[in-house]
Amino acid sequence: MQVRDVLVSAPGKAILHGEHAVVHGKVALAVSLNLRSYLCLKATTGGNLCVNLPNIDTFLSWDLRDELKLLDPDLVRRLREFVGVTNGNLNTSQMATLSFLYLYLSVFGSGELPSLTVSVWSELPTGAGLGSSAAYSVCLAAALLCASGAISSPLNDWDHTARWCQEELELINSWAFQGEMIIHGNPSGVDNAVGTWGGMLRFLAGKIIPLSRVPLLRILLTNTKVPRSTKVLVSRVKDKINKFPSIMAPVLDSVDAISCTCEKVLSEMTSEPITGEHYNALEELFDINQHHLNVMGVGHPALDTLCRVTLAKGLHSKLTGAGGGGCGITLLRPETSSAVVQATVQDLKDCGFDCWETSIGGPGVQQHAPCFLQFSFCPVGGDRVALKDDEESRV
Ligand SMILES: Nc1ncnc2c1ncn2[C@@H]1O[C@H](COP(=O)(O)OP(=O)(O)O)[C@@H](O)[C@H]1O
Ligand SMILES: C[C@@](O)(CCOP(=O)(O)O)CC(=O)O
Ligand SMILES: [Mg+2]
Repeated sequence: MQVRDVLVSAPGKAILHGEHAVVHGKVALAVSLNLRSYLCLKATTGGNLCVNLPNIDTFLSWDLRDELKLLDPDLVRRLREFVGVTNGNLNTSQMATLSFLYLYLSVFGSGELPSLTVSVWSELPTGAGLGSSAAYSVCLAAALLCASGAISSPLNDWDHTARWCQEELELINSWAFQGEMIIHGNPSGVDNAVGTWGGMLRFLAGKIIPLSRVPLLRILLTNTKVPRSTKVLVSRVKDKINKFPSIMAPVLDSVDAISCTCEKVLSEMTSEPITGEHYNALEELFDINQHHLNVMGVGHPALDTLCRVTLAKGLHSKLTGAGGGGCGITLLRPETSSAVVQATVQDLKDCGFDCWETSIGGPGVQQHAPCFLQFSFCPVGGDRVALKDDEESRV
Protein backbone atom coordinates (compact mmCIF):
# COMPACT_ATOMS: atom_id res chain seq x y z
CA MET A 1 0.00 0.00 0.00
CA GLN A 2 1.21 3.49 -0.93
CA VAL A 3 1.61 5.72 2.15
CA ARG A 4 2.68 9.35 2.43
CA ASP A 5 5.53 10.53 4.65
CA VAL A 6 4.07 12.91 7.24
CA LEU A 7 5.38 15.30 9.89
CA VAL A 8 2.79 16.68 12.35
CA SER A 9 2.63 18.38 15.74
CA ALA A 10 -0.06 19.00 18.37
CA PRO A 11 -0.06 21.18 21.50
CA GLY A 12 -0.44 20.28 25.15
CA LYS A 13 -3.04 22.04 27.28
CA ALA A 14 -3.76 23.57 30.65
CA ILE A 15 -7.20 23.19 32.19
CA LEU A 16 -8.18 26.49 33.85
CA HIS A 17 -11.26 24.97 35.50
CA GLY A 18 -13.32 21.80 35.31
CA GLU A 19 -10.81 18.92 35.43
CA HIS A 20 -12.46 15.72 36.65
CA ALA A 21 -15.90 17.40 36.82
CA VAL A 22 -15.81 17.43 32.98
CA VAL A 23 -15.67 13.60 33.00
CA HIS A 24 -19.05 13.75 34.80
CA GLY A 25 -20.77 16.08 32.34
CA LYS A 26 -19.73 19.47 33.77
CA VAL A 27 -18.20 22.45 31.96
CA ALA A 28 -14.40 22.75 31.57
CA LEU A 29 -12.33 25.67 30.28
CA ALA A 30 -9.05 24.63 28.71
CA VAL A 31 -6.35 26.35 26.72
CA SER A 32 -3.54 25.12 24.47
CA LEU A 33 0.09 25.67 25.44
CA ASN A 34 3.11 26.62 23.39
CA LEU A 35 4.61 23.21 24.22
CA ARG A 36 4.03 20.60 21.52
CA SER A 37 4.50 16.94 20.62
CA TYR A 38 5.90 16.06 17.18
CA LEU A 39 5.47 12.94 15.08
CA CYS A 40 7.43 11.92 12.02
CA LEU A 41 6.03 9.04 9.94
CA LYS A 42 8.16 7.56 7.15
CA ALA A 43 7.18 4.87 4.71
CA THR A 44 9.87 2.18 4.54
CA THR A 45 10.49 -0.86 2.39
CA GLY A 46 12.05 -3.21 4.92
CA GLY A 47 8.77 -4.94 5.87
CA ASN A 48 8.95 -3.63 9.44
CA LEU A 49 6.76 -1.51 11.66
CA CYS A 50 9.07 0.57 13.89
CA VAL A 51 8.08 2.90 16.68
CA ASN A 52 10.51 5.29 18.41
CA LEU A 53 9.19 6.95 21.59
CA PRO A 54 12.30 8.54 23.16
CA ASN A 55 10.41 10.39 25.93
CA ILE A 56 9.33 7.09 27.42
CA ASP A 57 12.40 5.14 26.37
CA THR A 58 10.44 2.85 24.08
CA PHE A 59 11.92 1.61 20.79
CA LEU A 60 10.09 -1.27 19.14
CA SER A 61 10.11 -3.00 15.82
CA TRP A 62 7.87 -5.76 14.46
CA ASP A 63 8.22 -7.83 11.31
CA LEU A 64 5.06 -7.30 9.28
CA ARG A 65 5.38 -10.67 7.50
CA ASP A 66 5.92 -12.54 10.69
CA GLU A 67 4.79 -11.05 14.01
CA LEU A 68 2.31 -8.46 12.84
CA LYS A 69 0.37 -10.79 10.60
CA LEU A 70 -0.90 -12.18 13.91
CA LEU A 71 -2.70 -8.87 14.30
CA ASP A 72 -5.76 -9.96 12.37
CA PRO A 73 -9.21 -8.35 12.36
CA ASP A 74 -10.13 -10.50 15.33
CA LEU A 75 -7.37 -8.93 17.34
CA VAL A 76 -8.57 -5.49 16.32
CA ARG A 77 -11.99 -6.49 17.64
CA ARG A 78 -10.41 -7.66 20.89
CA LEU A 79 -8.37 -4.45 21.16
CA ARG A 80 -11.62 -2.55 20.67
CA GLU A 81 -13.16 -4.52 23.51
CA PHE A 82 -10.06 -3.87 25.56
CA VAL A 83 -10.52 -0.14 25.03
CA GLY A 84 -13.81 -0.49 26.88
CA VAL A 85 -12.02 -2.05 29.84
CA THR A 86 -11.02 0.56 32.39
CA ASN A 87 -9.12 -1.49 34.96
CA GLY A 88 -6.29 -2.96 32.85
CA ASN A 89 -2.97 -2.18 34.53
CA LEU A 90 -0.69 -1.09 31.70
CA ASN A 91 2.58 0.73 32.17
CA THR A 92 3.59 3.93 30.34
CA SER A 93 5.22 2.13 27.46
CA GLN A 94 2.46 -0.48 27.05
CA MET A 95 -0.25 2.20 26.99
CA ALA A 96 1.57 4.21 24.34
CA THR A 97 2.30 1.07 22.28
CA LEU A 98 -1.25 -0.23 22.55
CA SER A 99 -2.80 3.06 21.47
CA PHE A 100 -0.35 3.24 18.54
CA LEU A 101 -1.14 -0.32 17.43
CA TYR A 102 -4.84 0.22 17.85
CA LEU A 103 -4.86 3.35 15.66
CA TYR A 104 -2.47 1.79 13.10
CA LEU A 105 -4.64 -1.31 12.73
CA SER A 106 -7.87 0.65 12.66
CA VAL A 107 -6.59 2.92 9.89
CA PHE A 108 -4.74 0.31 7.80
CA GLY A 109 -6.19 -3.01 9.02
CA SER A 110 -8.58 -3.59 6.11
CA GLY A 111 -5.77 -3.70 3.52
CA GLU A 112 -2.14 -4.69 3.34
CA LEU A 113 -0.29 -3.41 6.42
CA PRO A 114 2.33 -0.82 5.33
CA SER A 115 5.92 -0.86 6.47
CA LEU A 116 6.55 2.34 8.49
CA THR A 117 8.76 4.04 11.02
CA VAL A 118 6.93 6.33 13.42
CA SER A 119 8.88 8.58 15.82
CA VAL A 120 7.26 10.80 18.44
CA TRP A 121 9.02 13.31 20.67
CA SER A 122 7.62 16.01 22.90
CA GLU A 123 8.37 19.26 24.66
CA LEU A 124 5.73 18.28 27.24
CA PRO A 125 6.52 16.46 30.46
CA THR A 126 4.92 13.01 30.23
CA GLY A 127 2.18 12.21 32.75
CA ALA A 128 2.20 15.62 34.45
CA GLY A 129 -1.25 17.05 33.68
CA LEU A 130 -0.40 19.01 30.52
CA GLY A 131 -2.16 16.64 28.15
CA SER A 132 0.85 14.77 26.77
CA SER A 133 -1.36 11.72 26.18
CA ALA A 134 -3.80 13.75 24.10
CA ALA A 135 -1.04 15.47 22.10
CA TYR A 136 0.39 11.98 21.40
CA SER A 137 -3.01 10.61 20.35
CA VAL A 138 -3.81 13.65 18.17
CA CYS A 139 -0.43 13.34 16.41
CA LEU A 140 -0.96 9.61 15.84
CA ALA A 141 -4.48 10.09 14.49
CA ALA A 142 -3.50 12.97 12.18
CA ALA A 143 -0.37 11.26 10.85
CA LEU A 144 -1.91 7.83 10.27
CA LEU A 145 -5.09 9.22 8.66
CA CYS A 146 -3.00 11.51 6.45
CA ALA A 147 -0.49 8.79 5.52
CA SER A 148 -3.32 6.45 4.52
CA GLY A 149 -5.06 9.09 2.40
CA ALA A 150 -8.18 9.03 4.62
CA ILE A 151 -7.67 12.78 5.03
CA SER A 152 -5.87 15.19 2.74
CA SER A 153 -2.34 16.48 3.04
CA PRO A 154 -3.12 20.21 3.49
CA LEU A 155 0.47 21.28 2.88
CA ASN A 156 1.21 23.06 -0.42
CA ASP A 157 4.72 23.14 -1.88
CA TRP A 158 5.24 26.70 -0.66
CA ASP A 159 3.89 26.16 2.92
CA HIS A 160 5.99 25.38 5.98
CA THR A 161 2.92 24.60 8.06
CA ALA A 162 -0.75 23.90 7.30
CA ARG A 163 -3.96 22.86 9.06
CA TRP A 164 -6.80 20.60 7.99
CA CYS A 165 -10.39 21.69 7.24
CA GLN A 166 -13.06 21.47 9.93
CA GLU A 167 -14.44 18.12 8.73
CA GLU A 168 -11.00 16.49 8.71
CA LEU A 169 -10.19 17.98 12.14
CA GLU A 170 -13.35 16.32 13.45
CA LEU A 171 -12.15 12.96 12.11
CA ILE A 172 -8.70 13.46 13.67
CA ASN A 173 -10.34 14.42 16.97
CA SER A 174 -12.60 11.36 17.02
CA TRP A 175 -9.68 8.96 16.42
CA ALA A 176 -7.54 10.80 18.96
CA PHE A 177 -10.34 10.26 21.46
CA GLN A 178 -10.02 6.49 20.82
CA GLY A 179 -6.30 6.74 21.60
CA GLU A 180 -7.09 8.64 24.80
CA MET A 181 -9.56 5.90 25.75
CA ILE A 182 -6.72 3.38 25.77
CA ILE A 183 -4.50 5.62 27.87
CA HIS A 184 -7.12 7.10 30.24
CA GLY A 185 -9.91 4.56 30.41
CA ASN A 186 -12.69 7.15 30.58
CA PRO A 187 -11.58 10.47 29.07
CA SER A 188 -13.93 13.42 28.72
CA GLY A 189 -12.44 14.39 25.35
CA VAL A 190 -11.44 17.91 26.40
CA ASP A 191 -7.68 17.27 26.06
CA ASN A 192 -7.84 15.85 22.52
CA ALA A 193 -10.21 18.68 21.51
CA VAL A 194 -7.63 21.27 22.61
CA GLY A 195 -4.85 19.29 20.90
CA THR A 196 -6.89 19.27 17.70
CA TRP A 197 -8.26 22.83 17.61
CA GLY A 198 -5.88 24.78 19.87
CA GLY A 199 -6.82 28.11 21.47
CA MET A 200 -9.19 28.34 24.43
CA LEU A 201 -12.22 26.04 24.52
CA ARG A 202 -15.36 25.61 26.57
CA PHE A 203 -16.11 21.88 26.70
CA LEU A 204 -19.36 20.34 27.90
CA ALA A 205 -20.40 16.72 27.32
CA GLY A 206 -18.50 16.41 24.04
CA LYS A 207 -19.67 19.84 22.81
CA ILE A 208 -16.72 22.08 21.95
CA ILE A 209 -17.11 25.84 21.81
CA PRO A 210 -13.99 27.82 20.85
CA LEU A 211 -13.70 31.05 22.86
CA SER A 212 -12.48 33.46 20.26
CA ARG A 213 -12.34 36.59 22.42
CA VAL A 214 -10.17 35.97 25.49
CA PRO A 215 -7.80 38.30 27.31
CA LEU A 216 -4.08 37.62 27.23
CA LEU A 217 -3.36 35.75 30.47
CA ARG A 218 0.09 35.38 31.99
CA ILE A 219 0.53 31.97 33.54
CA LEU A 220 3.31 30.35 35.50
CA LEU A 221 3.51 26.57 35.03
CA THR A 222 5.04 24.48 37.79
CA ASN A 223 5.82 20.78 37.53
CA THR A 224 6.06 19.28 41.01
CA LYS A 225 7.63 16.23 39.29
CA VAL A 226 5.47 13.95 41.46
CA PRO A 227 4.52 11.13 39.04
CA ARG A 228 0.85 10.23 38.66
CA SER A 229 -1.49 8.54 36.25
CA THR A 230 -4.59 10.22 34.88
CA LYS A 231 -6.29 6.85 34.56
CA VAL A 232 -5.84 6.03 38.27
CA LEU A 233 -6.96 9.49 39.41
CA VAL A 234 -10.05 9.55 37.18
CA SER A 235 -11.16 6.19 38.55
CA ARG A 236 -10.43 7.33 42.13
CA VAL A 237 -12.78 10.30 41.68
CA LYS A 238 -15.42 8.03 40.18
CA ASP A 239 -15.22 5.72 43.22
CA LYS A 240 -15.66 8.69 45.55
CA ILE A 241 -18.71 9.90 43.63
CA ASN A 242 -20.22 6.41 43.78
CA LYS A 243 -19.49 6.13 47.49
CA PHE A 244 -20.80 9.58 48.49
CA PRO A 245 -23.13 10.69 45.70
CA SER A 246 -25.05 13.29 47.68
CA ILE A 247 -21.81 14.82 49.02
CA MET A 248 -19.92 14.87 45.74
CA ALA A 249 -22.74 16.04 43.44
CA PRO A 250 -22.79 19.59 44.91
CA VAL A 251 -18.97 19.75 44.59
CA LEU A 252 -19.19 18.90 40.88
CA ASP A 253 -22.03 21.44 40.45
CA SER A 254 -19.90 24.06 42.16
CA VAL A 255 -16.96 23.35 39.81
CA ASP A 256 -19.37 23.73 36.90
CA ALA A 257 -20.44 27.13 38.28
CA ILE A 258 -16.77 28.12 38.68
CA SER A 259 -16.08 27.35 35.00
CA CYS A 260 -19.16 29.36 33.94
CA THR A 261 -18.25 32.28 36.21
CA CYS A 262 -14.66 32.26 34.94
CA GLU A 263 -15.90 32.29 31.34
CA LYS A 264 -18.11 35.30 32.17
CA VAL A 265 -15.22 37.19 33.81
CA LEU A 266 -12.92 36.44 30.83
CA SER A 267 -15.56 37.67 28.43
CA GLU A 268 -16.07 40.89 30.47
CA MET A 269 -12.31 41.43 30.32
CA THR A 270 -12.51 41.62 26.53
CA SER A 271 -15.51 43.94 26.39
CA GLU A 272 -14.75 46.45 29.15
CA PRO A 273 -11.57 47.95 30.65
CA ILE A 274 -9.72 45.33 32.70
CA THR A 275 -9.71 46.15 36.42
CA GLY A 276 -8.16 44.68 39.53
CA GLU A 277 -11.62 43.28 40.35
CA HIS A 278 -11.45 40.98 37.33
CA TYR A 279 -8.13 39.56 38.52
CA ASN A 280 -9.39 39.31 42.12
CA ALA A 281 -12.30 37.20 40.84
CA LEU A 282 -10.02 34.96 38.74
CA GLU A 283 -7.75 34.44 41.76
CA GLU A 284 -10.64 33.56 44.06
CA LEU A 285 -11.97 31.07 41.53
CA PHE A 286 -8.51 29.39 41.48
CA ASP A 287 -8.56 29.15 45.29
CA ILE A 288 -12.10 27.75 45.52
CA ASN A 289 -11.49 25.20 42.78
CA GLN A 290 -8.22 24.05 44.36
CA HIS A 291 -10.17 23.31 47.56
CA HIS A 292 -12.79 21.37 45.58
CA LEU A 293 -10.08 19.32 43.87
CA ASN A 294 -8.68 18.47 47.30
CA VAL A 295 -12.18 17.37 48.35
CA MET A 296 -12.29 15.11 45.26
CA GLY A 297 -9.10 13.46 46.54
CA VAL A 298 -6.74 14.58 43.76
CA GLY A 299 -4.56 16.95 45.79
CA HIS A 300 -1.00 16.21 46.91
CA PRO A 301 1.33 17.71 49.55
CA ALA A 302 3.59 18.97 46.73
CA LEU A 303 0.63 20.85 45.24
CA ASP A 304 -0.15 22.31 48.70
CA THR A 305 3.47 23.50 48.82
CA LEU A 306 3.09 25.11 45.40
CA CYS A 307 -0.05 27.00 46.54
CA ARG A 308 1.60 28.09 49.82
CA VAL A 309 4.87 29.26 48.23
CA THR A 310 3.10 31.29 45.54
CA LEU A 311 0.60 32.78 48.01
CA ALA A 312 3.53 34.03 50.08
CA LYS A 313 4.28 36.21 47.02
CA GLY A 314 0.61 37.20 46.68
CA LEU A 315 -0.03 34.79 43.78
CA HIS A 316 -2.81 32.21 43.46
CA SER A 317 -2.41 28.68 42.12
CA LYS A 318 -4.34 25.51 41.45
CA LEU A 319 -3.47 22.09 40.11
CA THR A 320 -4.15 21.50 36.43
CA GLY A 321 -5.09 18.24 34.74
CA ALA A 322 -5.64 15.13 36.79
CA GLY A 323 -3.68 16.28 39.89
CA GLY A 324 -2.23 13.85 42.42
CA GLY A 325 1.11 15.57 41.71
CA GLY A 326 2.06 16.73 38.24
CA CYS A 327 1.59 20.38 37.30
CA GLY A 328 -0.07 23.44 38.76
CA ILE A 329 -0.82 26.85 37.23
CA THR A 330 -0.30 30.22 38.86
CA LEU A 331 -2.08 33.32 37.64
CA LEU A 332 0.19 36.33 37.14
CA ARG A 333 -1.48 39.76 37.25
CA PRO A 334 -0.47 42.33 34.62
CA GLU A 335 1.21 44.37 37.34
CA THR A 336 3.16 41.38 38.75
CA SER A 337 6.74 42.56 38.35
CA SER A 338 9.41 40.40 36.80
CA ALA A 339 11.30 40.61 40.13
CA VAL A 340 8.34 38.94 41.89
CA VAL A 341 8.04 36.33 39.13
CA GLN A 342 11.76 35.56 39.30
CA ALA A 343 11.72 35.31 43.11
CA THR A 344 8.69 33.00 42.98
CA VAL A 345 10.30 30.81 40.32
CA GLN A 346 13.44 30.57 42.47
CA ASP A 347 11.42 29.61 45.59
CA LEU A 348 9.63 26.91 43.61
CA LYS A 349 12.88 25.60 42.15
CA ASP A 350 14.25 25.46 45.69
CA CYS A 351 11.39 23.07 46.46
CA GLY A 352 12.71 20.81 43.67
CA PHE A 353 10.04 21.85 41.15
CA ASP A 354 10.44 22.90 37.51
CA CYS A 355 8.86 26.28 36.87
CA TRP A 356 8.53 28.57 33.86
CA GLU A 357 6.29 31.36 32.53
CA THR A 358 4.37 30.21 29.51
CA SER A 359 2.33 31.64 26.70
CA ILE A 360 -1.03 30.11 25.94
CA GLY A 361 -3.31 29.69 22.94
CA GLY A 362 -0.95 27.96 20.47
CA PRO A 363 -2.37 26.45 17.25
CA GLY A 364 -3.98 23.01 17.19
CA VAL A 365 -2.72 20.05 15.17
CA GLN A 366 -0.56 21.05 12.22
CA GLN A 367 1.23 19.42 9.34
CA HIS A 368 4.80 20.59 8.75
CA ALA A 369 7.03 20.53 5.69
CA PRO A 370 9.94 18.05 6.01
CA CYS A 371 12.43 20.95 6.14
CA PHE A 372 10.87 21.85 9.52
CA LEU A 373 12.93 19.01 11.00
CA GLN A 374 16.13 20.89 10.25
CA PHE A 375 14.95 23.61 12.62
CA SER A 376 13.40 21.44 15.27
CA PHE A 377 15.07 19.19 17.76
CA CYS A 378 13.88 16.65 20.25
CA PRO A 379 13.88 18.63 23.48
CA VAL A 380 13.57 16.11 26.24
CA GLY A 381 14.84 17.78 29.37
CA GLY A 382 16.58 20.25 27.08
CA ASP A 383 18.73 17.57 25.43
CA ARG A 384 18.70 16.36 21.88
CA VAL A 385 17.40 12.84 21.83
CA ALA A 386 19.00 10.31 19.55
CA LEU A 387 16.34 8.11 18.04
CA LYS A 388 17.04 4.47 17.40
CA ASP A 389 18.84 3.96 14.17
CA ASP A 390 17.13 1.76 11.67
CA GLU A 391 18.07 1.01 8.13
CA GLU A 392 15.99 3.65 6.42
CA SER A 393 14.53 6.16 8.78
CA ARG A 394 16.09 8.53 11.19
CA VAL A 395 14.82 11.82 12.57
N1 LIG B 1 5.86 11.71 23.99
C1 LIG B 1 5.22 10.57 24.25
N2 LIG B 1 5.61 9.41 23.69
C2 LIG B 1 4.95 8.29 23.96
N3 LIG B 1 3.89 8.16 24.78
C3 LIG B 1 3.45 9.27 25.38
C4 LIG B 1 4.09 10.53 25.16
N4 LIG B 1 3.44 11.45 25.89
C5 LIG B 1 2.45 10.78 26.55
N5 LIG B 1 2.45 9.48 26.24
C6 LIG B 1 1.51 8.46 26.77
O1 LIG B 1 0.61 9.12 27.63
C7 LIG B 1 0.71 8.62 28.98
C8 LIG B 1 0.55 9.77 29.99
O2 LIG B 1 -0.78 10.16 29.96
P1 LIG B 1 -1.51 10.80 31.20
O3 LIG B 1 -1.39 9.94 32.40
O4 LIG B 1 -2.87 11.13 30.71
O5 LIG B 1 -0.70 12.14 31.48
P2 LIG B 1 -0.74 13.56 30.75
O6 LIG B 1 -1.23 14.51 31.79
O7 LIG B 1 0.65 13.90 30.38
O8 LIG B 1 -1.68 13.46 29.59
C9 LIG B 1 2.08 7.99 29.06
O9 LIG B 1 2.07 6.94 30.04
C10 LIG B 1 2.26 7.43 27.63
O10 LIG B 1 1.60 6.19 27.52
C1 LIG C 1 -8.83 14.77 34.80
C2 LIG C 1 -9.20 15.13 33.37
O1 LIG C 1 -10.27 16.09 33.43
C3 LIG C 1 -8.03 15.81 32.64
C4 LIG C 1 -6.80 14.95 32.57
O2 LIG C 1 -5.72 15.65 31.96
P1 LIG C 1 -4.23 15.08 32.02
O3 LIG C 1 -4.24 13.72 31.37
O4 LIG C 1 -3.82 15.00 33.46
O5 LIG C 1 -3.41 16.04 31.20
C5 LIG C 1 -9.66 13.88 32.65
C6 LIG C 1 -10.43 14.13 31.36
O6 LIG C 1 -11.00 15.21 31.17
O7 LIG C 1 -10.50 13.19 30.56
MG1 LIG D 1 -3.65 12.68 29.63
